[in-house]
Amino acid sequence: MQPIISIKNLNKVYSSGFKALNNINLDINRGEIFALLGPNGAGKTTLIGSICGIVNPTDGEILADGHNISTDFRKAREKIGLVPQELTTEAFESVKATVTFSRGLFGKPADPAYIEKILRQLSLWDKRDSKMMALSGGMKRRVMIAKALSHEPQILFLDEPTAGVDVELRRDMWDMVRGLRDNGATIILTTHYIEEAEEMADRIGVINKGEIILVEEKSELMHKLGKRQLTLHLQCPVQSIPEELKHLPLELIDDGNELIYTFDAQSEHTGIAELLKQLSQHGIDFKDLNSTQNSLEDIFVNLVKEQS
Ligand SMILES: Nc1ncnc2c1ncn2[C@@H]1O[C@H](COP(=O)(O)OP(=O)(O)OP(=O)(O)O)[C@@H](O)[C@H]1O
Repeated sequence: MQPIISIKNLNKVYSSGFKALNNINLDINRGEIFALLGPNGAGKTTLIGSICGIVNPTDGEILADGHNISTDFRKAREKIGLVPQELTTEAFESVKATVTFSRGLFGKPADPAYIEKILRQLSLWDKRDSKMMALSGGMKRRVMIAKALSHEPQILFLDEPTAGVDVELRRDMWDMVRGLRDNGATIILTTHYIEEAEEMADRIGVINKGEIILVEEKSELMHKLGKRQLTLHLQCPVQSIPEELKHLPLELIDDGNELIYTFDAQSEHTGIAELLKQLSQHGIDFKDLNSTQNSLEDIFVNLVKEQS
């Protein structure tokens, strides 16, 4: 199937001479949730801005549902809803009026039934007559999403949708975004919360210093790069790792009370049996052990570290 967004050889050099995007090539599939992960200043907002026509790319090509963003801007932009990072709302307007107005900006004929549908979907219907200034931060965020959806776009960009949002609201937001995807939207979100990408995304792209350094199915990424760690809680603390064991991927933490062994989860030979034998030979006993899967966070930090 043709990608809903196709980006080819995209570059952005700001007038200061700073190269914020370096030869980006990226396809977004129809109906997926794509998370764009990257540290501060990596180029996430510049990339989204380029796709949404807010930033003028220096060169390259962007197609939104087949429409070229430079030569066929109106058609391309119509396909896209953008929820920006900052909450900008009209304090004295009602929720319904604000969302209805946004639809009008795209030249779409009024459609009260559609506006009702999205307000209900975002649990805003009960608040439809409330003034924007009377809403909580979480509600305002929902209104921003409703505004972005008001002209019936197929593609929704969420730029850091849960920045500064508490855990409970974040979960709400995730459920809501999944609901939008289930209703047929393609969602692209930027985040530096790894947890968010891990929880939500079908695919993950990592951007660093203006370059896409990885695009992968989330499950594949976890599978490929996932390392496991075995933590041994020792009977007695150990001062240092014995010389004979220093070649192993071992780390002593918690004042020598815990020993961590990192191994490849995919490998047939984990080396655990040998490790336990060697520890016993060195008189290192443990009272308990547990193993954990490396998180996406570790993967991400390692990737970004490798590039710098
Ligand atoms: N108008 C501008 N002129 C010059 N440089 C800019 C401009 N806008 C952004 N930059 C630079 O481009 C780089 C990428 O910025 P961008 O906002 O796209 O990053 P980001 O990944 O969205 O960061 P954050 O996670 O902090 O929002 C940064 O180094 C930033 O300072």
